[in-house]
Amino acid sequence: MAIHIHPAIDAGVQPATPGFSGGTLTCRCATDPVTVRIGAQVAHNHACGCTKCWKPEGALFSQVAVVARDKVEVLTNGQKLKIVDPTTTIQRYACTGCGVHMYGRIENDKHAFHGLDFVHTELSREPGWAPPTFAAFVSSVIESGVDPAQMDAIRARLSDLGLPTYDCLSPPLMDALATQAAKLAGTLYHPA
Ligand SMILES: N[C@@H](CCC(=O)N[C@@H](CS)C(=O)NCC(=O)O)C(=O)O
Ligand SMILES: [Zn+2]
Ligand SMILES: [Zn+2]
Repeated sequence: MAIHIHPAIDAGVQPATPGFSGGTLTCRCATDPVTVRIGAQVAHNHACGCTKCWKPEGALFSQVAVVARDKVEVLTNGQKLKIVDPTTTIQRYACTGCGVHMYGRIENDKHAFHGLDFVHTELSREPGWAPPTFAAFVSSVIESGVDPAQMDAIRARLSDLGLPTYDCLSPPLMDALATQAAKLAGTLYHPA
């Protein structure tokens, strides 16, 4: 069985272009598309297997990265955007015409990732974006209906593509979440 991780990943990923400074995301509407300007290179690009992140048709994974929220600007047809689920930590703004998620935003200013928006760089035609470097929430694809017996093959394919697999986030991102939790709890390590 062919494993389709994601159309922008299946043939192998391209390195980032040094000095790349952003591009424009466009939704899939044939007329009056939503466009969003991203005014910087992205970070922590990855494949996400969770059920919440937007995936193109036929893809097992989403491809999602972060960028500072002040670098995200809706250019056209913002009236078509609607938050998919206002109760989730990441509020995902989807186009009501085509369903594509244009950006996700965290409004909780206590969250470790507050100030970062989540974006799908494949919605831009510009080459040069930082490529995905890991796969997150891999086990979660089972929640989208994937046969659990396929997981070894899916993890092997991700590894072949050079993407280490995690069932939550990557170690640096998990460390950032735990550091913020420790700060809020008053238990963050500090030298005596
Ligand atoms: N197993 C769950 C995991 C969902 C989840 O926790 N997704 C991560 C990665 S995007 C997250 O940070 N979610 C926060 C949110 O969706 O607001 C699912 O697949 O629905
Ligand atoms: Zn659209
Ligand atoms: Zn996700």
